[in-house]
Amino acid sequence: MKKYLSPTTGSWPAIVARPVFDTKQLQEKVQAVLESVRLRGDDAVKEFTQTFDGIQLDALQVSSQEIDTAEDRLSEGLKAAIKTALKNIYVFHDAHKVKPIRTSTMPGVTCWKKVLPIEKVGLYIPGGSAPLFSTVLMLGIPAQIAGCKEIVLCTPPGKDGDIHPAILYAAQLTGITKIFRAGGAQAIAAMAYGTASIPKVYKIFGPGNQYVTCAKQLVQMEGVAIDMPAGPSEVCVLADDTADAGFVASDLLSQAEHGADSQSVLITVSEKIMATVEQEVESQLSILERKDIAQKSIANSKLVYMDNMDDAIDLVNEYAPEHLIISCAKAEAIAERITNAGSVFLGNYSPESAGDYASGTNHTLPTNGFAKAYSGISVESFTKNITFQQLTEDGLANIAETVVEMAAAEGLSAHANAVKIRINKNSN
Ligand SMILES: NC(=O)c1ccc[n+]([C@@H]2O[C@H](COP(=O)([O-])OP(=O)(O)OC[C@H]3O[C@@H](n4cnc5c(N)ncnc54)[C@H](O)[C@@H]3O)[C@@H](O)[C@H]2O)c1
Ligand SMILES: N[C@H](CO)Cc1c[nH]c[nH+]1
Ligand SMILES: [Zn+2]
Repeated sequence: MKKYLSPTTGSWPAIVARPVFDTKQLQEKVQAVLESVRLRGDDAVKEFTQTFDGIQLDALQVSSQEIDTAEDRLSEGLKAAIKTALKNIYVFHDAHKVKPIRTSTMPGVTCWKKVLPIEKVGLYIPGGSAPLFSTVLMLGIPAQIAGCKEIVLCTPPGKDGDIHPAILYAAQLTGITKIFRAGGAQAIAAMAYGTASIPKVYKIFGPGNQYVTCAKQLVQMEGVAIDMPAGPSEVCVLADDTADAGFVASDLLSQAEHGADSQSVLITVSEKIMATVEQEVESQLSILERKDIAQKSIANSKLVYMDNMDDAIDLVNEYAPEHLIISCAKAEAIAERITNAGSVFLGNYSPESAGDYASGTNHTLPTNGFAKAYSGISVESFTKNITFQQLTEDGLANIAETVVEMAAAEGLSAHANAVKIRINKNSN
């Protein structure tokens, strides 16, 4: 892990940088995939699946029989865990639904907003290096609460061409029936343009590797909406002397195991914690099942010592992590000062893994500094609003002078006339 000791603000850009591919090369590669799928549909999806996933597919769609029998291939323990997670995620997301409000802005002027589900949505479930069935819950539950009519799910097939049964089971629990064996940029292209098998959707959701994230950003320019750039996972731990070095190291490694391009950062005001976390990372890493992946990620991860908490918090906000764990005595007070983060975990007993799976919050979150401007997934992500208004005759009279004055100042007399014609008619 790269170490920084009391870095001045001049070196912060290097600290907040993520280990990303060259943007131009990535975009060229992804654009070529998008273009092929746009022109050749299913054939191109199958060809890229052969190239990138090493599997030759006959049918892209998963049959209803495969979905229905998936649960037979899961242990009772796993099914119970998925159901507990589902309940918690449902409760949290349902509680945060936006409620419609009717407002009278002036006498006789009433405005309101109607929240409507986005009719056709596409969910991307990562599966290149691990079958992230937890992501099915994170996307399927808010889509279901929002009331989306058509939900399409794409996920890469395993080496045997199968989709992990837990992905199918979680999809079944959330009412998803249109499931396709397609991953990477080719899956995003298929949902953006539509193919003979995979329906075109209005908005694409879900995390993924850099190819997936780039594809989402590129198709967005062609008219399909996306949730956010949710790329390689990252965690930042802010720690003081009260942190437990073993706990902190386990949190850093929990995200490092996602992929070589994940990043884990420790920002601490304690020299002791910095040294002991480094040792703990080494010893815990050596026994991980995904040691090879985590090791690569840890190589591009960072340990930062800051000599005061104010600067440490400023650096966290500049880094804008996907996940922030505050392992400090005054976690709540510090949390109040966090302005840029996807999701925040307070205290020594709030590991990020709890949020990844089951506490209730969503784990699909903005990465690569995008937490400065984007939020994680919520029910709202799956809805759109239409605003409405109704003015009474008196209401129009009350607002007329304001509108006419402003329209005239913009040089738009037809706008002013649309008000004046009504007022004048009534005064004649
Ligand atoms: N930000 C979030 O909310 C969040 C949540 C969960 C997971 N993640 C991240 O999602 C990612 C999942 O990545 P993954 O790779 O395991 O699965 P993935 O499903 O995102 O990507 C796998 C696909 O990438 C394509 N691909 C692989 N190598 C390629 C190449 N050289 N050229 C073109 N396409 C290629 C293949 O088609 C493959 O099917 C991880 O980085 C993880 O950290 C992020
Ligand atoms: N940490 C990931 C989000 O960056 C979510 C996840 C799924 N499974 C395990 N973790
Ligand atoms: Zn995770």
